[in-house]
Amino acid sequence: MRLCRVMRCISPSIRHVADGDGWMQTTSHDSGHNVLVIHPKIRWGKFSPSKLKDPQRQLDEAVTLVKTLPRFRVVQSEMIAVDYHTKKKTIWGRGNVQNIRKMAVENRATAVMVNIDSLTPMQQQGLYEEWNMPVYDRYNIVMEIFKFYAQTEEARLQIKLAEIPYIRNRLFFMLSSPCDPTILHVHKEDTNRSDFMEALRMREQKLRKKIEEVKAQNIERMEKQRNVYPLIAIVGYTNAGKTSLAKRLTGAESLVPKDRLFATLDTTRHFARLPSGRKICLTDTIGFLSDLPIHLIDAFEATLAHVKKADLIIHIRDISHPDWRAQSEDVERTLKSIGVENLEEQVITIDNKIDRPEADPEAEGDMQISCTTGEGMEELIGEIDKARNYLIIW
Ligand SMILES: Nc1nc2c(ncn2[C@@H]2O[C@H](COP(=O)(O)OP(=O)(O)OP(=O)(O)O)[C@@H](O)[C@H]2O)c(=O)[nH]1
Ligand SMILES: [Mg+2]
Repeated sequence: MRLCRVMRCISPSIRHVADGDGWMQTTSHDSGHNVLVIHPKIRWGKFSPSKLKDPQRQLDEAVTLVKTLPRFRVVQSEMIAVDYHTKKKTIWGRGNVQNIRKMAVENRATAVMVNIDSLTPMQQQGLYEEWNMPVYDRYNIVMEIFKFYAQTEEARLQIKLAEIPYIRNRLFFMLSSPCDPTILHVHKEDTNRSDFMEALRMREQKLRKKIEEVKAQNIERMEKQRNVYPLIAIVGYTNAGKTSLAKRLTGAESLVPKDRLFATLDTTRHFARLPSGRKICLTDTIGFLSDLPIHLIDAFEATLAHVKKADLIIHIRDISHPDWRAQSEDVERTLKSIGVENLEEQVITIDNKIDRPEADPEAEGDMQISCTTGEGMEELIGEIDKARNYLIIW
């Protein structure tokens, strides 16, 4: 129970309540938040982002992420430059930190989101002390979205596992340094580091065991199916059109494309018959997003097994998005990080949303399609029919 109280304090935005078998997280946004979104734009130095990433669009993406949460409103968004890196305790110097506080007060913000992958515990506390309101990073916001929208037990287990390193980091910091009781809501003497660490370790072990079982079941099911049908996984940056493509190819009524980041959190499989008469099994998957801590992706191992084990991976890109090149680079990096080694042989790259006026005519994917108008769909189906990656011989 004590761990529960501490966890609640570590991230002021997240409320944790104990459930029967350990923990259940609920989000604390019953009344929502008015959020000030700040993107720290690194001016120069080796930590400055890839040239493909436009800072204004990174800020826009952060705003969209925050708005994905029900009852979270963005009251203001700003880019504030920082030199070299974002590792300082308060990220910016004194002047900028005070300016942000002023901006938050003027806009009646109740929380600030700093658009970096993950703030260190020291930064989160330092900024909380400066601004006196909850401070979110990309990881926090994405976790809140996942918690709010996840439907299946598999997704929930993976989300709980993804939280552990984050909590562990904060526990370590909290119990080994002087801490502000207004953040922690707990007296230091109430806490005992080794108890908490042990409780976390047990929790992690239990979750890993359950996820391992789910993963083994997924793989067993896939291996069985693979003897009968080729397995095809659709991957891509969030909102690229994965669900729309799966729906187009299979006609599955249950698939509902949505104009929302992370609309799909749970992997689903659907069947289709190709012109040659053969059946394929198509998997719609969770979208990728740039700048997320690696442990978050690692925690989704069971879900991503569908991708790793697929005979063919369709990487769908929204080429009407101004940042499609950077998004494409991020997806390829994530695929490599989950163990897809031979991108050239295993992946076909499809440019989607060509019906939109913003579609980039210079995109050079293997094929161009529109899931909305159906353009290019016949050619794509022909290509899938012809692909020679499949383990079963046709
Ligand atoms: N104009 C246009 N819109 C499209 C096209 N394909 C998908 N969309 C729209 O793009 C939005 C996202 O589509 P989804 O299929 O849900 O995208 P997704 O990749 O599954 O997204 P997540 O599950 O959130 O990662 C929806 O509003 C779709 O209607 C297309 O070819 N043209
Ligand atoms: Mg989807």
